[in-house]
Amino acid sequence: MTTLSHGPSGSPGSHSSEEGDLVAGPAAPPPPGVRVRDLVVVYKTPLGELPALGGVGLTVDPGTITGIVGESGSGKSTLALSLLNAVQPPGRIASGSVEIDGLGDVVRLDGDPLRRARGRHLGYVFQAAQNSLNPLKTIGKQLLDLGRSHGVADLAALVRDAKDLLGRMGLDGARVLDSHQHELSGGMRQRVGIMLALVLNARLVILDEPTTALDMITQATILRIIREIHKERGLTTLMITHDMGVAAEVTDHLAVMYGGQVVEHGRTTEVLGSPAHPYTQGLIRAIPRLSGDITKASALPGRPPTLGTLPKQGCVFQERCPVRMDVCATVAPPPVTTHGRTVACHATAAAPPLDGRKEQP
Ligand SMILES: Nc1ncnc2c1ncn2[C@@H]1O[C@H](COP(=O)(O)OP(=O)(O)OP(=O)(O)O)[C@@H](O)[C@H]1O
Repeated sequence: MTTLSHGPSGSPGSHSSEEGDLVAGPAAPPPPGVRVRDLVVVYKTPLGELPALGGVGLTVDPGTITGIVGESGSGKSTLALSLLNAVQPPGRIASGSVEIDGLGDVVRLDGDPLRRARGRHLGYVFQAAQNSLNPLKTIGKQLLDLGRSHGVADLAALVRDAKDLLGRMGLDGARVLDSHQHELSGGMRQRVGIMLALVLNARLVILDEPTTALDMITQATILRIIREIHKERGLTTLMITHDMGVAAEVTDHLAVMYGGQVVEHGRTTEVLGSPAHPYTQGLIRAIPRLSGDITKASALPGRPPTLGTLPKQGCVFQERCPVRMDVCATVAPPPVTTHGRTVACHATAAAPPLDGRKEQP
């Protein structure tokens, strides 16, 4: 799990009650699009610097809610942190760019502009958000710290907006702001995390496993809230999850990661309905509740690669791929986009419908 300490260091800028309106008004800026290009992130290991992201490309359209799925270690959290230029040592962004509308290339931001960007433009709900709050301070005190650290002029309006948001999520805002984290359940703390990510009016919101470790009922509630707030506030939302069921329920676009690459990306209904990449097909076959017939569910054979076991050349998925060809051992398949679906696979590019796969839309 990759985490970044949460809290009052996230974002900046002034704050007004107009900005805090739950429904994006006519004056609200449009949701931002995101373009990740050739992004390489490395971590220092005893074997030297090894790539956790090996040249990722991903275009997120404004206003979409995009899921990033893949097994543990595929690079989802590293990609999310890169969008905030928040990869921590022993990691670093080695090359590439992350263009976010209204911000430019965040890889080139640092210091105060970067601090201001976080929170004002970019909201982040951390993996295991319940552990990212300060146990010694009430939620209200942490909210005020957040506001002060970002120069919010009208702290009363900030508190009002926080209460509105918490109320919107079914909580008693005044009570929650008076509470310490140990007085709140996991689901309540998760909602506090979402409130803190939204209260400075970020328009790009990144949620890292927002429902992990929650019971099914609480999970369903949080997913509904995420969908509603995304729509009402006119956001661009990225949601990282290893759970394809969660992705199916919430997202409209899906990016599938494997071994530090995005191997498939498209509309969720299309990616899940007719997966083109053999890895996506394997992920879906492994999920009984999506495939419908429980007897047809079969685990993906083999294990995902670690930084040290990634193939040195060729396709990252070659070792587990049921349709591997000779070229896959030596040449990394370039991503090819057809009708809004991007797939990086030699076999798919060579002969999609004839080998038993479903045709791309
Ligand atoms: N601080 C670190 N030092 C060394 N390697 C790291 C570090 N953080 C992540 N990695 C490695 O980078 C790769 C990508 O990790 P990342 O956490 O981004 O994956 P993930 O898909 O988010 O996994 P998970 O779902 O388990 O959080 C993995 O091989 C991981 O072991």
